[in-house]
Amino acid sequence: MKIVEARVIVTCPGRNLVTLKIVTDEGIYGIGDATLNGRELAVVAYLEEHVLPALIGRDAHRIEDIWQYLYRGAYWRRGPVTMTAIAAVDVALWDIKAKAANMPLYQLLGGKSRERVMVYGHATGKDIEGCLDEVARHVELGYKAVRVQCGVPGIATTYGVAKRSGERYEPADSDLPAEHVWDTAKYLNYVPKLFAAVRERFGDDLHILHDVHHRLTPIEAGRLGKAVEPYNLFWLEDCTPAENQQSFRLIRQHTTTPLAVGEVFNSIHDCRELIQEQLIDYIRTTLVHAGGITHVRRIADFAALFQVRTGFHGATDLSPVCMGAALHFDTWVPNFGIQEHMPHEARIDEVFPHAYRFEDGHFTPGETPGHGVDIDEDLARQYPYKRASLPVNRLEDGTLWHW
Ligand SMILES: O=C(O)[C@@H](O)[C@@H](O)[C@H](O)[C@H](O)CO
Ligand SMILES: [Mg+2]
Repeated sequence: MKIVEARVIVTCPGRNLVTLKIVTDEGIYGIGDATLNGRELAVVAYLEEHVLPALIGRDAHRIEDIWQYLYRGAYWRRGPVTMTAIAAVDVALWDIKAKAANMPLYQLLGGKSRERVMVYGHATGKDIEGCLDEVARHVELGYKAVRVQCGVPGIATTYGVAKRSGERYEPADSDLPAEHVWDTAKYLNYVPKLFAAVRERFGDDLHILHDVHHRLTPIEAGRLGKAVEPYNLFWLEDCTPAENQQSFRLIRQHTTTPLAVGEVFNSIHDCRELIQEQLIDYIRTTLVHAGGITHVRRIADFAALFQVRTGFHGATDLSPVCMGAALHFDTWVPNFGIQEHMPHEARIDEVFPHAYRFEDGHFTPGETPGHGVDIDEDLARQYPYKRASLPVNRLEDGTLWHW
């Protein structure tokens, strides 16, 4: 089955999303998500100039060989742009293979390990009260697990908190990066009260998650982990930047709060020590930023040896194509933990018709052959690309900080 065409579709139905479509001589096509938030056109150029011309004429069934060709062959290994481009090709080829086999993708991976996939939703509020109302709304919708984020008194804007209640936050919300101001002391004094309030109102059964978004030092992360132990968090996410994997040793020495890391990783080498030394509990790689199914499967299998489970990234800046592929992966992967879910707005769901369904706090990927997500190209064309940037973070004295 030869690849006869490969093209990139950029659309902005509320936010920028990049899709790769690979077409074969048998008429079967597959799609992959190539969206790298805030750096979208870098991946488009990488694909169009360096990858797609080399795919034409290749056998679409040779997924592994094509992966190695793009990874080893490039000489310049790893990095988010390269690994997102490789992932887009990989996911599109798995989609093709599963369609050719007339099977939903999870069957090709090894079949179902579970009946349904637990997801966590996002509750955010300007303050603790506002956040509790949003948690209540999620509980009513059926969510069994909720990520809770709230604004902090004295800090004007906090990333990950929606501007108005009931809305989602948008990671890339301005043409050029917005500047936020951060104060660790205020955050550390306030945020444990949020979890105390959630437990008091919703009891012990609800799974509570929290994302620190890399803003603490390792010892501060240890302090936070210890302070929130009474509230039994499902996980504390990205409590410090993870380039220095060893730094998590320090955090581990201070707390039993489970730790999750990995949405900015793009290779198994980014998390090798974290996993091997059992410094984390959940690996959060993004399926479409870490080389696609072919590579993320290696990460998950490696993690299983050390009882580290998956908890994949699923923010709205990843398209429904990523969500669909991730849900098939989650249905198969033996060491599944949880899947992030931020609902896309209606326009995005219209551009990307999909088979996955939400019910009672869980998703099922559907039984459509392939990953079950398609793109309406005519509709996609109606929404041209619009530059959008992620914010930056500064301390009150102006020092540029992690965000
Ligand atoms: O856990 C998450 O979903 C967040 O950290 C994301 O909002 C992340 O910041 C964005 O996906 C970045 O593009
Ligand atoms: Mg995160």
